[in-house]
Amino acid sequence: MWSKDKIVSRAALPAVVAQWKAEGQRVVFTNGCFDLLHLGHVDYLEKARHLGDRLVVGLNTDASVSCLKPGRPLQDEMSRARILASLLFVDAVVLFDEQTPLQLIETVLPDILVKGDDYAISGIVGHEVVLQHGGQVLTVPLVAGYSTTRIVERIRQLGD
Ligand SMILES: Nc1ncnc2c1ncn2[C@@H]1O[C@H](COP(=O)(O)OP(=O)(O)OP(=O)(O)O)[C@@H](O)[C@H]1O
Ligand SMILES: O=P(O)(O)O[C@@H]1O[C@H]([C@H](O)CO)[C@@H](O)[C@H](O)[C@@H]1O
Repeated sequence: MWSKDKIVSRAALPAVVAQWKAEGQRVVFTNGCFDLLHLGHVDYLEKARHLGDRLVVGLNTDASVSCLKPGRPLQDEMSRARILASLLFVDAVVLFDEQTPLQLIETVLPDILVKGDDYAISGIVGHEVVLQHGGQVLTVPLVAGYSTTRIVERIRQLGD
């Protein structure tokens, strides 16, 4: 499969997820901005994938990111999507334009919803609906010292 084929539209995603579930595969969902992919992201996504059988990544569009993180993203949504899709342990990437992935999570109803442990379970968008449908909500420990913000700060220092 070509990486670009892993980038799935909102309309096509339900059938893809339904097929995986029909095959008895546990679907893991996570989401994020993933601007300037770094070691923390890779470690986290790989661990998230191994909590189940298929990993779906909800990716904030450029418009969504710019609302959440002024001045961002540094990389456009298609770049961010393609880079995520190129990872062996990512099975699908789907863009969402809202400020939160709640509607997307209600569509996917993953078996497992995951975020980094910079989030408390109660602060993870979608945790209620996933738990109500018998799914799990889990966090993955952060890799200390890695963040996109930190990368940006270090680049800024180069200019000083
Ligand atoms: N160092 C890290 N180790 C593990 N997971 C991480 C790390 N940094 C971010 N994540 C996780 O990656 C997902 C996407 O986070 P995000 O795109 O905000 O990355 P970020 O580096 O924190 O960006 P920013 O610095 O702009 O907030 C989130 O679920 C977050 O918990
Ligand atoms: O990359 P981030 O900032 O970790 O991703 C955000 O996550 C939010 C999270 O799901 C809240 O529980 C989400 O609401 C937001 O849209 C970003 O994806």
